Amino acid sequence: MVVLANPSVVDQIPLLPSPGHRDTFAAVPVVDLSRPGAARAIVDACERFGFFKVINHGVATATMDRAESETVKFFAQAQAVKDRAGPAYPPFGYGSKRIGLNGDMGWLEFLLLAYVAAVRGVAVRVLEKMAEGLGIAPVDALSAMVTEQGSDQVFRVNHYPPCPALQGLGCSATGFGEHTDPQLISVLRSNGTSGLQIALRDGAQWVSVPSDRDAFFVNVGDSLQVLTNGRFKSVKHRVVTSSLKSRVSFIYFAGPSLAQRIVPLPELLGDGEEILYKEFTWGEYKKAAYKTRLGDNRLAQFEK
Ligand SMILES: C=C1C[C@]23C[C@@]1(O)CC[C@H]2[C@@]12CC[C@H](O)[C@@](C)(C(=O)O1)[C@H]2[C@@H]3C(=O)O
Ligand SMILES: O=C(O)CCC(=O)C(=O)O
Ligand SMILES: [Fe+2]
Repeated sequence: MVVLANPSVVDQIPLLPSPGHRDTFAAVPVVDLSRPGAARAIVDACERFGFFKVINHGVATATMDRAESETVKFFAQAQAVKDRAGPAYPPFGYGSKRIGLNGDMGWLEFLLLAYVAAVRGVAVRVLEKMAEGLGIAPVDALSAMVTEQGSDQVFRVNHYPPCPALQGLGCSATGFGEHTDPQLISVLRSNGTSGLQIALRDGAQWVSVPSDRDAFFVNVGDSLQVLTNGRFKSVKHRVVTSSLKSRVSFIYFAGPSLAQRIVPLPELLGDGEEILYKEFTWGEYKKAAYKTRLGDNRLAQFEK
């Protein structure tokens, strides 16, 4: 049993086993966006893991470093000052420990913002390559869902402070509990602190993603799982905090417009292939998703 020196600090936050070296996911698929094989590599990674890392993405390190240092300055301010930028719901602003509106708690503070151009550019290029790899025309068949007016994009900045109360106890505070992202894809960049884990083998194994501050990590979201009729799987992931180092992450969630129909793309359906999901719009899915707890299977109610 874990006995905490200062239990009140983390008393509402679920605990997770501290990651060990053996949990490291050394085989994270790496996609070099500047190489001709990128389209095929993206499709392969989405089919196998719903997750990959992008290098040579064209975003200057200085741009991301600047965003990081501004963020660190923001989170270093007094709590009363930060609270003035809240609440996070609805729909954008500062939040602390409470994730969503349905009782989920994590050892983090965060900002939900509306839009950030450089990271969106990475999402657009990834979606273009994905369409190419899937053999869908035109090349912007997927990326247009993100660039069109009214597309529903969220930019999230998460700060996971260290949690020294748990040092040496073999367990860590949950930063962000296990979940899938509801959108098409999510594009993540973090500072040099690890903590992100993804589920392999349908959740039977959790592996830690080594941090890489020069790369972006891409998650397949629920909506892309539906557009591909289950060929790409939305990846279950979570964040485990460290007792010593703070983690800062930036995530761009590429969502379409509320009216966008989320149905399997006809070009991807084989002869006689059964459609696995009931038809819905992104607006309907988002509304339903925001009534769920983080770890719920949000797509279940839309399965045929
Ligand atoms: C518990 C929740 C937080 C979340 C809305 C939800 O009800 C279920 C989905 C969660 C999620 C996960 C991905 C993104 O971080 C997020 C902004 C999103 O679009 O869906 C969060 C939501 C949130 O933090 O508000
Ligand atoms: O902060 C992270 O590294 C991941 C957070 C996440 O999965 C989310 O905000 O949806
Ligand atoms: Fe997520």
